[in-house]
Amino acid sequence: MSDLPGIVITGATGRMGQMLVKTVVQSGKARLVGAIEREGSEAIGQDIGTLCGLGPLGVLVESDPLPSFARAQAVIDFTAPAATLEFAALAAQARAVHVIGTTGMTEAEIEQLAPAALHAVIIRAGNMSLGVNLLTQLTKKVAAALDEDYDIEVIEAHHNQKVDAPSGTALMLGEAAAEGRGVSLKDVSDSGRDGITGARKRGDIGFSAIRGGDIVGEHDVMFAAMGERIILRHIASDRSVFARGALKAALWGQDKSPGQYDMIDVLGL
Ligand SMILES: NC(=O)c1ccc[n+]([C@@H]2O[C@H](COP(=O)([O-])OP(=O)(O)OC[C@H]3O[C@@H](n4cnc5c(N)ncnc54)[C@H](O)[C@@H]3O)[C@@H](O)[C@H]2O)c1
Ligand SMILES: O=C(O)C1=N[C@H](C(=O)O)CCC1
Repeated sequence: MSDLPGIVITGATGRMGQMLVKTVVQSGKARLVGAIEREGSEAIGQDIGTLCGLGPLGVLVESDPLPSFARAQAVIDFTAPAATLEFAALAAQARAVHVIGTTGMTEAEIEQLAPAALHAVIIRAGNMSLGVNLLTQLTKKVAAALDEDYDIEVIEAHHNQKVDAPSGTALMLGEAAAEGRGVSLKDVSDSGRDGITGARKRGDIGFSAIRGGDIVGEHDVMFAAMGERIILRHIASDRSVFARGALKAALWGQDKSPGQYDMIDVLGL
């Protein structure tokens, strides 16, 4: 048997799940050892390779994560917050690296990951692409260089099936801007403007979300002042950028001590 790390993909038939299956199988750096879907999914019992257009891989979609987690070195999870919390406990029991791409988790849900991180490596990021993680560093730097004469606005656009807003990426960029400014995002965040909102509050960091069609993911960080604007932009045109980042994280985590990490750690940025 190959000694390449065994990887389980949860939410394997989703938009990201299918891209992750292809990325892992075609990488030559890991083995696909499981594909998990929610109970009741029509995919249960079918070969995930066939479902993804790769031809049969001998990996059948299962709803019970336990057997496949037990033979895995990593679990890559782009599903939904409640599912991710369940997978975190089970991945920790199996001492498998848990790569979490799921967004829309509340602060309270994120705190619930702590017990699992005592026993296993958790790598979580609202965006796993190299480009966005680099953009967070640039955002922090620009925000630190400018004062509050520059209004910071994060504008994001995604496909019409996305269920959470602001996007995980927008929140990462907002956190980076707040950190650069030396403030807490909680104190200055302004999202969901509608109606008579009053004038913009100096120092706020604003968020706007567009949802439409098949947009993969686009983010602008705007620094708007009197007479000039600086715009930092990232456009993802293919989900493979997220999947490649997630696979990199799963491999990077193999020799790390239990704890919580992000893509800045993985990419060494
Ligand atoms: N971090 C990143 O780089 C990044 C990139 C893209 C998407 N995402 C996030 O990943 C998540 C999924 O996005 P998507 O576009 O693939 O969504 P999707 O709806 O296409 O796929 C989610 C899949 O998870 C499955 N699922 C839900 N609950 C489950 C459970 N309890 N057990 C097993 N499977 C379950 C669903 O059936 C579905 O197939 C979202 O939170 C999204 O924001 C993150
Ligand atoms: O398609 C999605 O959903 C995406 N989610 C992440 C986010 O919330 O930022 C990353 C981009 C795509």
